[in-house]
Amino acid sequence: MSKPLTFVTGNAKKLEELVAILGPQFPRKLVSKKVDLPELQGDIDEIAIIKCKEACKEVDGPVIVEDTSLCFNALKGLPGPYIKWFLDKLGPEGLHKMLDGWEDKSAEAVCTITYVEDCNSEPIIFQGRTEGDIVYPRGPRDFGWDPCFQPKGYSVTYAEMPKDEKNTISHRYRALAKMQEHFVNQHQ
Ligand SMILES: O=c1nc[nH]c2c1ncn2[C@H]1C[C@H](O)[C@@H](COP(=O)(O)OP(=O)(O)OP(=O)(O)O)O1
Ligand SMILES: [Mg+2]
Repeated sequence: MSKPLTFVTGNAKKLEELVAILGPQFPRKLVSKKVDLPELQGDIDEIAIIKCKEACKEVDGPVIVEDTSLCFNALKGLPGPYIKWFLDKLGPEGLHKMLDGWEDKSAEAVCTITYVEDCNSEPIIFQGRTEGDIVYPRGPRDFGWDPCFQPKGYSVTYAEMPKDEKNTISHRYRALAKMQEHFVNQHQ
């Protein structure tokens, strides 16, 4: 029997989506631990790997962590991994306003899941991306920048979609699909 996999996150909404997306068929026992891990500066993968190593030290066992970026194409990928601080200070309205001077409103939501079985191994990355546009906020305010992200091909924002619809097209869904494939193959 392998040890349970601990999802280390300070964000209850992420945990809720992960549980809904993976469903009961996931081959590993999952537990969660609420820790707000330090996040250093760097590119998306560097930040994710360091976060995962920190989580592994915290739990002393197999862990997954998740880091979410929102990359504005007009701004060459910024705020990217720093979106949390931009969102905290500016809110969804402010994120939309950041692109006032730009015609290109397109953006990419990127979910980076990093997994390590023990602290001496190299973490494995599973990444999912969803393209969209940054729009004036619409819909409920219960999860981050959902109100100002309208996925490509849709006329509603993430926030306006039913949860189970977001969970079939989202950056998080796409990353988790790759992770699921990895674990299912391992258990065959
Ligand atoms: O699907 C999403 N829809 C809307 N907003 C989202 C989503 N996923 C993350 N977010 C927000 C949370 C945080 O403001 C920032 C990512 O920062 P990020 O460091 O990955 O998340 P966090 O600090 O809340 O949790 P954690 O303890 O797992 O690092 O974007
Ligand atoms: Mg964080």
